[in-house]
Amino acid sequence: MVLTTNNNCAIAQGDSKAIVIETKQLCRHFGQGDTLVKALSNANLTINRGEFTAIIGPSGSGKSTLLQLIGGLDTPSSGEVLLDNRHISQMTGTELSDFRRDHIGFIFQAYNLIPVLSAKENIEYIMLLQGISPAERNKRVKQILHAVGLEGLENRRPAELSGGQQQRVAVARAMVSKPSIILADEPTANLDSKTGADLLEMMKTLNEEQNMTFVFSTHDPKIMERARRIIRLVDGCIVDDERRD
Ligand SMILES: Nc1ncnc2c1ncn2[C@@H]1O[C@H](COP(=O)(O)OP(=O)(O)OP(=O)(O)O)[C@@H](O)[C@H]1O
Repeated sequence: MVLTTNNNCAIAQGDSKAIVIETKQLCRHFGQGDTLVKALSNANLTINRGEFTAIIGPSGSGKSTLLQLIGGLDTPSSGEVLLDNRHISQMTGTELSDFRRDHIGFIFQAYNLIPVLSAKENIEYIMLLQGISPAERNKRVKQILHAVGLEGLENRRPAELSGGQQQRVAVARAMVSKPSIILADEPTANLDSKTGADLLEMMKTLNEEQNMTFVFSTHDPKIMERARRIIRLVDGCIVDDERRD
């Protein structure tokens, strides 16, 4: 790990092999003049395939902003984001939404499931958009339901599931299309500590077995304990980057 400074912010560099996320001088400002908020300043970051990384920092330090920019859900004020070596800021709207669908799985603290669809249908939805055959969809849904411990509950709608079960559906939905990257914004924030710990272990197992890259924004000490890399933000700047290999 190399940590140097540039324009008062840190440069966090991973191993140069298999970089899946790269940000260059990434900035996001809101408002102007007296109301200017520098939510993220000159963030230079590389994340390699298979990392299990937590982004931490006080409330308002820019964690969600960074995740949203990496995921192409928000547009930088300046700087670049490369995912799998593609510049997402140069993509058109349709290109970006197709790219997001095929490369990124999102998990949010509010689950964001589609209420009228069953657990199985929520999990299948992205694969339907990707044109994956019914036989392949069924096979993958069966495997992922087993992996997240939801067998037997696949026909229930979100309102008929507990918070922890809904978050498991959200994790299954994020993972089933085999994206390169899973971005999880405070995924355990609405769960009791046992459910949150179980879900975390499940994600860690999936990360180890399938080498999927996870990036969390979190205040949860349990995620911080399990993370192999911790990136700390303060006032929109990366101030620390610790690896635990
Ligand atoms: N749409 C917006 N308009 C104006 N300011 C914003 C907007 N979104 C975020 N901010 C500001 O940018 C800064 C960073 O916000 P962000 O949500 O990224 O922080 P965070 O570290 O994720 O906080 P928390 O831990 O509370 O979720 C904060 O000062 C916030 O008020």
